[in-house]
Amino acid sequence: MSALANHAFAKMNGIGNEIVVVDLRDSKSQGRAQVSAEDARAVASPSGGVPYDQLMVLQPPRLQGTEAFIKIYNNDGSEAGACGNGMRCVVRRVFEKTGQTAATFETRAGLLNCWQGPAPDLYTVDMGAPKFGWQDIPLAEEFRDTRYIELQVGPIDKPVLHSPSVVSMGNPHAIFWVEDVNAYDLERFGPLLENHPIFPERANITLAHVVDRDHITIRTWERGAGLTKACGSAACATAVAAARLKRANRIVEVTLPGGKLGIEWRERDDHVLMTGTADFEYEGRFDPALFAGVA
Ligand SMILES: N[C@H](CCC[C@H](N)C(=O)O)C(=O)O
Repeated sequence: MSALANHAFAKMNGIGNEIVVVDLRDSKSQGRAQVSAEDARAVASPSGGVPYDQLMVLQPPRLQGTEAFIKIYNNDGSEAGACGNGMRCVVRRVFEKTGQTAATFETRAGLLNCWQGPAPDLYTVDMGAPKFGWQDIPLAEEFRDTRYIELQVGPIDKPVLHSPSVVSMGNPHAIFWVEDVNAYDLERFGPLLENHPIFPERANITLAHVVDRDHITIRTWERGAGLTKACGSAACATAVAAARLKRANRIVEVTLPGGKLGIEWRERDDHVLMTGTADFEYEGRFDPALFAGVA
């Protein structure tokens, strides 16, 4: 039986990024409570499930001083190293239960310090330092300068999209610089680029428009989840890539289809701080029938 059968969940969203939070820390099957890719897909099922972009599963902490080890699933069952919007939802949920205003969580991509603020309805996640090496992203072949890489969609002499910046924020991102993020059929190009052989672990694909040195607008096709209203790690990756190209300041406001995020690429330690809201929608229990076909 799945660890999720009959288990409580919270449906939340981070500026429109659909998030389900499940806390398995108090589960009787602690330690053994593993969520499989099949479980994650079953939860996402439109028939009776709780459709989501990312499922955030809190497991017992592995390290002293951390609240939980968090596993992040995309709705196709694949695991992600980072999810900025999902982290803000987790942080709000935990803080509301415990009264904490700051905490450290562990994910596959490392330790994330999180706190409430700078206003009561805002949560900030220290997403860590970005990585730019081609092996870190990862890319399938060597690129010395990842500020732009040779990759294009469309005819050789008249590409529709070309020369993305690539960044790892704990997960792989490619950012295409455009004048109008709505002028492209991202539903068509997204899957092609996500699965391009240059990205051996696939990639999140973002269209970005630098409005001015303090403002950027983006739209993202997410690896493993498709078009979403917001992708926090993409906002971070884009802010960093724009600053690297000297096209924007290290503190910017990023506008996504679902809302706005404040991003700071902190000079002192290279860490990226992401600030935004997190909304609670409802809570419930997973219908065990969802997992009936799951071993
Ligand atoms: N929505 C998430 C990103 C999920 C990442 C995922 N699509 C992947 O890298 O596989 C965010 O707010 O950062």
